[in-house]
Amino acid sequence: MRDDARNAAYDVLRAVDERDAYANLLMPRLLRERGLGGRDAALATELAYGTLRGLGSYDKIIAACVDRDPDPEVLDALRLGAHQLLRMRVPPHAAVGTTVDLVRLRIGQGAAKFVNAVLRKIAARTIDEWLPIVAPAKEADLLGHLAVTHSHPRWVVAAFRDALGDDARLPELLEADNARPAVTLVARPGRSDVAELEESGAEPGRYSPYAAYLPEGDPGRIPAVAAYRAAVQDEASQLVALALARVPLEGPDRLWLDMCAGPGGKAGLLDAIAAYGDEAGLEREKREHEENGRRAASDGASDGASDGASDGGFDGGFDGGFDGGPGSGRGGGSGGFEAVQAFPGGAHLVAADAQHHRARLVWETTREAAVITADGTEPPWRQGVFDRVMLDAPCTGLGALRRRPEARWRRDARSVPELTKLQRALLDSAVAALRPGGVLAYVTCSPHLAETQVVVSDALKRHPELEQLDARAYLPEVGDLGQGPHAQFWPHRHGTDAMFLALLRKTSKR
Ligand SMILES: C[S@@+](CC[C@H](N)C(=O)[O-])C[C@H]1O[C@@H](n2cnc3c(N)ncnc32)[C@H](O)[C@@H]1O
Repeated sequence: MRDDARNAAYDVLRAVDERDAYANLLMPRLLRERGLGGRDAALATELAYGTLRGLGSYDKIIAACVDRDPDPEVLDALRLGAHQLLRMRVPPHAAVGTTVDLVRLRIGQGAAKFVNAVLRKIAARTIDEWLPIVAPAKEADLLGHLAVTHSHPRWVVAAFRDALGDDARLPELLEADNARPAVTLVARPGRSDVAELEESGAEPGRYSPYAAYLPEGDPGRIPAVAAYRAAVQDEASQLVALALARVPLEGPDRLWLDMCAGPGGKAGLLDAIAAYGDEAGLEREKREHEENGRRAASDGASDGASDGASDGGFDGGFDGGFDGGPGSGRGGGSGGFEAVQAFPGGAHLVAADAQHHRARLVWETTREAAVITADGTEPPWRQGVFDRVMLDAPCTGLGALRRRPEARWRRDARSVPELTKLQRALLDSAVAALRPGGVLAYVTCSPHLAETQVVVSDALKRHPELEQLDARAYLPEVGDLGQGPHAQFWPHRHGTDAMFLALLRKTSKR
């Protein structure tokens, strides 16, 4: 019997294994080529993505059921079967039967017999019964325990633990990392707005005045997205750009630089804010903040809207759903809006990327920006002329693992020293590009301390002319951003990628 969904899932697993394919690029292509839609497409996607996310747990369980290492093509089939048995509601006889049929067809009769025997052993226990058997005990080895039970590489769990500084919340973070993120859109100011995205079926975002969540459907079909007036962009990515624009500056404010702009998410928003300003967005935020405050006061509530800088305000999870219109769940901010100033518009953005094809993507998505291919460490621009600089540095991407199912297994701890060296060089160059009095955002989509706080504190030592601002003060609508002065977003707290932001001002001190 043809089983198109399982075949497509198996092909994706093999391609990821054999040629480092990206599952989220390959799967839509296979579905299109093979004419799979509706339930078949959903099943194939869940089978492939779920298996890839969970294989840190599944491989341990498979290892406990075999007496020799399976060949790679057999291992992928076992992983696929294990995912159906342990995490999907596929009845055991169907999970085993369909996987064995697939192996008979794709590999051979001998392998099918082997897979049948192993899957029957796996089926004898639930995931909750297996994990205590195959994972180290929590008390003896917390990192090893969490790595197996939540299917993350151990070094990633260690990096999250260091950055989070709260072992009790670590399982929650890892779980949030295992959930598929909602599709978030940005309505670029002056070009679109959330109301237009709502007409296309989106719901207003939680924090950013420009954000909307798309519950279903292809974002590419939304007219504003197709015309680059809106785009797909995580809410934390929007907020770090917004925070940079909100810092009050003395003197001129006409020239902005995005040093590592490709593929252009932040540049697209900065380009629009530079041209049109963010007054409308800030006004809306203030109004909602005040309304929330009034509502909370009349409800007699002391948490949530007025001072709820705690997890409680957000029900602890992204999957909890967004339960209302604009303003719901917002307003957990740490301060008021005193520090925040709307940018009035009238500035120009220069957007650079070292890779030509990525600079081209920036050019496509921006409208007014001057886009160049340039190495930020050997810049072609004049020094000391930019009023605001965004440095969204190349990094391990540990904060965005939930976006790509296989990403966590591809990252390598050994890349960290090389990346931090580049981050330091780019940061030095960003400081040189800034005029005295100008402000710089250092951003990573990684919470790894070596890439975040350490890079920033070392830069402060090398550059006595820098002063660090409290980034949280420029995001008053977001609560729970950490101890400061930087802001750290988290998937389990904010429903966003684990984005890091430090704001640095260049003073005239030497
Ligand atoms: C984290 S991504 C930037 C994401 C982008 N800001 C956005 O929001 O879409 C880092 C970018 O830095 C670029 N890059 C790496 N080394 C660079 C260098 N020396 N100079 C300029 N860009 C560099 C990479 O090509 C990559 O596009």
